[in-house]
Amino acid sequence: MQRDLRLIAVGRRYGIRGPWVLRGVDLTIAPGTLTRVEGANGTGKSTLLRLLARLDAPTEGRVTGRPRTAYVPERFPAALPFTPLGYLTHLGTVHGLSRPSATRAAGTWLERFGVAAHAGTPMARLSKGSSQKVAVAQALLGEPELLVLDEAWTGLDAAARAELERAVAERTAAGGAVVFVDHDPRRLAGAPDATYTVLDRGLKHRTEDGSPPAGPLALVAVRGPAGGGLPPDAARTVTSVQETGPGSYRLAVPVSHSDVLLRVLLTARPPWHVVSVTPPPEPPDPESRP
Ligand SMILES: Nc1ncnc2c1ncn2[C@@H]1O[C@H](COP(=O)(O)OP(=O)(O)OP(=O)(O)O)[C@@H](O)[C@H]1O
Repeated sequence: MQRDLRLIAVGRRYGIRGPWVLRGVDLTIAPGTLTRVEGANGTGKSTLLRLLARLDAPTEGRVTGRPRTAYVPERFPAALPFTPLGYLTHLGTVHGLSRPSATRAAGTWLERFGVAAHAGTPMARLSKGSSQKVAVAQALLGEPELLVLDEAWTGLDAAARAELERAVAERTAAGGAVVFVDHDPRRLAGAPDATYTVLDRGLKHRTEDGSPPAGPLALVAVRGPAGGGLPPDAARTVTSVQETGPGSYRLAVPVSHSDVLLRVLLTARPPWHVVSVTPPPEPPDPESRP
């Protein structure tokens, strides 16, 4: 993503005399950032996300910036006359891939989300969970500059939920922006660069009240070329960096992003040496309380 996406004094209402859902909203989404949007039911989260994805236009105000965008709605139209492999391959060619590359990419994403066994099943016959996996795969396939996820984790099994978190970390590490809504406060905990609450038709920046949500962080000790600095993709993934010696760093990374961080460091040229990885302490098991 080359430039910021910006909402400037944006308002949206449905119908000429409908109540304003959003009004006077200013928001900047910068490349490489992860943004969480939260708020009570019916406050306008989906409306905001559709405006960011440019699927809807504001009633007043302006939207600037046109990143290549992919959007995952909570409910994906599953009754498409395709198989998952056919659908994703077709989308891959729309994104400019050759047919063999599109087929390969489609297969990779179906595999990653654990739905490869249904690659040839007509989509109308897929379970809700499997169609949601296809919805997520179609969004990731084109390596979008902006990924907008509206409750996209709903209906996914635990393995696919974790895979989607990893894919989000990959997108932001690669310089893409991700904006998401999810009802689970633990989703990507500790990872968002910004959290906004939709309230009274406007946005409240969560850090303004001084209580950003702390998530579980892993500590990673690494050593690289002295004076080289951390690779930019790694720097975008971590929450904090402490230089412990020439070329040596202690990094704190949200657990959801740790795989991506390690992969970036180990595939850097020259590769970095991972000295140690310390997972966060296990949260107390509520079952074991007296
Ligand atoms: N296409 C539409 N036509 C008319 N009203 C709409 C439309 N889409 C949303 N609204 C109204 O706008 C308001 C905000 O809806 P929106 O779906 O954006 O909220 P939300 O915070 O995402 O809700 P939820 O948490 O229930 O998903 C609601 O009152 C809703 O009824």
